Amino acid sequence: MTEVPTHTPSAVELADLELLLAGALAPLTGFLGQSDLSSMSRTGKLADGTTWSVPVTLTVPSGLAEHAELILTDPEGAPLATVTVTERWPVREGRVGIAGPVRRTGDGGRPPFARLHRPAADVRGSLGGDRVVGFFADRVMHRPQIAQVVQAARSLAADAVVLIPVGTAGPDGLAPEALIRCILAANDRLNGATIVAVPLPHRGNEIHDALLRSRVAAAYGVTHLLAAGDMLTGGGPRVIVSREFAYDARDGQWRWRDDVPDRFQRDPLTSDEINDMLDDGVTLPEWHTPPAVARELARARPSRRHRGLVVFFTGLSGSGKSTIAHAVADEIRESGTRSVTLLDGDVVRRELSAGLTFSKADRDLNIRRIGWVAAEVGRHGGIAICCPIAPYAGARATARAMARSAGADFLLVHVSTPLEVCEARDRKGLYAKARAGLITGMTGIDDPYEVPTDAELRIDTSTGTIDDGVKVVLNSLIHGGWLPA
Ligand SMILES: Nc1ncnc2c1ncn2[C@@H]1O[C@H](COP(=O)(O)OS(=O)(=O)O)[C@@H](OP(=O)(O)O)[C@H]1O
Ligand SMILES: Nc1ncnc2c1ncn2[C@@H]1O[C@H](COP(=O)(O)OP(=O)(O)O)[C@@H](O)[C@H]1O
Repeated sequence: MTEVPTHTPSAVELADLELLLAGALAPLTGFLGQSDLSSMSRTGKLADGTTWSVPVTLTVPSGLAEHAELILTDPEGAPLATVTVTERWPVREGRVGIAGPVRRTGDGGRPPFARLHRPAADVRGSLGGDRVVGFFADRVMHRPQIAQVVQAARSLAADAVVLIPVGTAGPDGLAPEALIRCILAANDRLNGATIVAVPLPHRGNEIHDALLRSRVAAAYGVTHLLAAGDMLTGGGPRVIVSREFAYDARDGQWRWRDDVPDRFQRDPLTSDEINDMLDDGVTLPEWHTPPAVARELARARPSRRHRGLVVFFTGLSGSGKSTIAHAVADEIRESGTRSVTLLDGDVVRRELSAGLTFSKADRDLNIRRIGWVAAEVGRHGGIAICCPIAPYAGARATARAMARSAGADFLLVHVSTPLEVCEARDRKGLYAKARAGLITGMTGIDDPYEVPTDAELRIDTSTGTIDDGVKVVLNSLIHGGWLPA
């Protein structure tokens, strides 16, 4: 018997696979083929006339394409499903698109809160009436959002389904499991609403994201989707726009703003207000947030004093990154207020990135590794201080995103000392060698340095002392609340 080859799809493909297996992309039962895709882009319909407008596709390395079946695995290599290949076509060098139905064949891919990743048919079957209000909770549900869902369900005499999109950190920057915990903490106030988690990572196309949400909601039985702002549906359920809610100080209830006299009204807190309170470790007030939700949220977003932090220095060789980073780390260690890990450029190149060159690909990989380790330090509430050159904006952005999705904060410090000064210092003699043509690919000489436009701090060590630079960083950590005064 020939062995069926295995393949690990990308994060979006894996999410689509889970949706397909859950029946949440009905009527699709597999990845789309070329004729469906070209029909869809021309007419918004699949080849058989079904309204559908989001590409649900799978690409694999060309070497795998000739097989009749492929086993798809999760990133750890555990089998999830088998795809029966009905169509294959080249998409780019070395990659082939494949289409075909999928069926579950393994037990891999069990995410946190697996019990909330439910088959669409089960959820539909558990809903009693013919009207179902749906709500995508990509943020924590405070009392105004809870009231919106409960009121919408009541006024339509409908069941309610709260769909929690997981796969990418939501706008509040909470990890999926933290968001789910916060929503579950509101469960007893949701009047028996059904809560499901659905893998909907951002696809890099807002229209596709919105259309897919609407189709998924419909598959889960939603007939009326409660809109959070503008919303596209593309053949999905009706969209209902909730009226604004306000807190009524007369009896402590949230109700339609129009029904509350001005002098008793209190507006919902804005995201910025909520984030400021969390940063400072202030308990969210009970009039706005159920205490159980406030507790979960405070665990997920502890005050800055206890939250992980990545301080990421970037700048030319010799600009002063290591000198300042070491001194900052020493000051924090001496104070004993936080635990610190220093990921020094040279040490990283020896311990973590041995063998990597200074090509763009290897520099990016080096920064990715540093970013990954730093994010893990941040996940556990520590401070990670990194000081590589990190010449490429894309890699720095990846490090920032990794820290954020680990629940940590991220500060980019651009050590902007001009090249002439770095070159005059030339501690390691590299600039002289590069000028003499003895080495190539030296950052600032014949290799790029993309100047950051998103740095939180900028330090030019040609115009200040080492102490000045260290103070700038420490003061900003104190003012920001990450260190005690
Ligand atoms: N071609 C070339 N370009 C730049 N730098 C070079 C090069 N070759 C060796 N070195 C030495 O390597 C240190 C930079 O390594 P990094 O890991 O920080 O670089 S990167 O972020 O991956 O681009 C850097 O150390 P620092 O001076 O501490 O920055 C250099 O000493
Ligand atoms: N104000 C300053 N801040 C930091 N370093 C300075 C300053 N003035 C002079 N220097 C010197 O510049 C050099 C910077 O080297 P280093 O910190 O290793 O840079 P990088 O890590 O960016 O390659 C050190 O020799 C340091 O003593």
